[in-house]
Amino acid sequence: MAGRQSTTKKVSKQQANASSSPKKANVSNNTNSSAKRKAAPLSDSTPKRAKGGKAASKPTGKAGAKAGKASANADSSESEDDESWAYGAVSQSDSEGEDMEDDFVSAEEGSDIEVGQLDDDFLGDEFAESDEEAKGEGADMFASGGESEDEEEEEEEDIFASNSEDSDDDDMEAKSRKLDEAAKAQAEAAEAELQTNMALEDDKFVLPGDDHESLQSTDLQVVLARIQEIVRVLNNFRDLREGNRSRSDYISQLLKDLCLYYGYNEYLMEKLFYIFPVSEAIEFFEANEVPRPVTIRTNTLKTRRRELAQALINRGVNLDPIGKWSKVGLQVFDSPVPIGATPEYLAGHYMLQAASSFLPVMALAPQEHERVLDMASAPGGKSTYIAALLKNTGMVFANDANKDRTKALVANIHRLGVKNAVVCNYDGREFPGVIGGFDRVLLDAPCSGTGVISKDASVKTNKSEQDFQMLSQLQKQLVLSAIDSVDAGSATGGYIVYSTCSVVVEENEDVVNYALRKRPNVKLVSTGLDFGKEGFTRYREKTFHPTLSLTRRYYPHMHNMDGFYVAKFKKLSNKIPAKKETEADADDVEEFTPISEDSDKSSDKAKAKAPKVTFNADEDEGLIRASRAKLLQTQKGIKLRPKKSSESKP
Ligand SMILES: C[S@@+](CC[C@H](N)C(=O)[O-])C[C@H]1O[C@@H](n2cnc3c(N)ncnc32)[C@H](O)[C@@H]1O
Repeated sequence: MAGRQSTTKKVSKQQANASSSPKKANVSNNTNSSAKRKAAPLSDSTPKRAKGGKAASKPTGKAGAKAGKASANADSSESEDDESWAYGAVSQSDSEGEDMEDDFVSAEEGSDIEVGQLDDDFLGDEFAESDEEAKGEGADMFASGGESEDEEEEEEEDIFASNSEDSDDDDMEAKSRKLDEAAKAQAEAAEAELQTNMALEDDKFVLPGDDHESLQSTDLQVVLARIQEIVRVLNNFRDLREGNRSRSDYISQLLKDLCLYYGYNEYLMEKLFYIFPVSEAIEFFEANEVPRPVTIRTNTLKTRRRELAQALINRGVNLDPIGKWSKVGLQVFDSPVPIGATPEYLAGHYMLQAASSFLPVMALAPQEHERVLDMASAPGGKSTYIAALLKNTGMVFANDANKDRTKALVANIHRLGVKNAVVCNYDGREFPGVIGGFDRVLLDAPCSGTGVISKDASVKTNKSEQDFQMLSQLQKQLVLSAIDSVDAGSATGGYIVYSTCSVVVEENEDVVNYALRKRPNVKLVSTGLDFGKEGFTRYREKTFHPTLSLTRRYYPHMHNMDGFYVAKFKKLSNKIPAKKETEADADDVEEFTPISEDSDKSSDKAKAKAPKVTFNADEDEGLIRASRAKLLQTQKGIKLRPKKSSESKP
């Protein structure tokens, strides 16, 4: 079905996808460089064809500026999707309040703009889950809009029934091809020009010596040209190497040049470089130079995606579904109004949320009536998503160690109409001492933020070896607490999801592997996410448990979303099997809230340190009843008769 969309919308998307001269020339020596400039989907599993430039764009160059405009609109007020622990969150409501009047004026003006129609992408597919257990959960999860899938799809089909003209699309496709060709020609011409700067001898690149003046050169064109040549040599080392130069000679020069060109410190550059093959590493660094698409999550506690999309389109917002993998996400290409201050936003119909940040919650797959702990939750992007999937039943414990950040968390909880949340302010490592026995726990851990460099370039230079060591230690302590806070006997759950917005192995596979060793009462299971790269089972000198392949990595250059990592554990028993005396591990960290290796043999001291505080349904029922009675009496003057003991549950 062809979309009969407004020209305004299409042209804008075409622009968003078109590539023009990027801020820095494309360094990748990959022959795919022109393909790279084409629209990239928001995941690798849904290679959405560029339909009149409508596919989720990877905004580069001019497109980047456009997306940048949209993200500037979002960023000006956004606090909810601040992924890194280090970034202070500003309460949205504070900054937005001042802008509100203007925003309403522009929203009014927006009604003059030609109104687009929702297209068939909004129909979406069922989210494909890969393991049996996840299938059931996933199905429930996507029924969360409060209406059956069939009914919703039928209604959406009605909306799209009038879309029947193809010609616009064809026209746009031709224009799109022309733009791509022009961009390719431009890039080739630029590359040819650069070749003239190269020190080539019979097609052999001569690596500069230590005293070579270009080593000191800060001329980015020279540095860029050298990067390209070194990558070319490394990709065909046998034929192109110079004399007896070793691979490490080239790599060491390349790392220096990459630091200079992209502005990273040497320590981080090396850490990131070795995660990828050479050409891919450069694609990763390039992708960090362009903003990610602005994305929002429909709050299904208040509306449905179809209705939200129509309301925003009516204001002139240019958007599309995020991809087939999400039924609640929308990608915003362009907006005449600040997307963080529309009436729909203020009414809590959506959350500004990065696409990657949907993933851990989808993996967690909370079920109605469950008790869920979000251990590091501020400013609440994931907690409020969990609450929506629970349909405001059960309970979400939204905890964060940073009291200031809990203000934004509380604001978001109120705005989105979440009624089943308890906000708390503990060091996550104190759990389960605070309370345990949860059905599921999400640990979206504090991390270095190496996956969100496009949002915060300061990460390039402000992370030292010591920071990574401290973070890894904290993450290891937190993940053990998260595991210990789950009840393996939960009838519906018993799951823990660990996630970070970092791509560094020490904060991801290392932490998960550590948890598997320290807690043999858990195993890794499929995340249920149908795209993403497998986690490492080997990395440089390290070998991890083979099941680490069940974990998932997300990259900006590959999935057009922030760098992210997701692992899902299933807790098999509440008892931790005793560890052999001889096992002393090099990466052991002191457990913050030590609990006994075998809870039956626990010492009194350990018990005192980690008191078992879990849920007691009967006790809770009594308290809830008493609190309701009190509320009725104070608000409506109704006095309930006390429950007779025979009526209470045995
Ligand atoms: C990646 S952010 C969480 C983002 C959040 N999950 C969301 O979706 O909006 C990590 C959070 O961890 C919190 N944090 C840092 N150390 C912590 C600790 N020891 N215990 C609990 N929270 C901690 C930080 O304050 C920060 O808010």
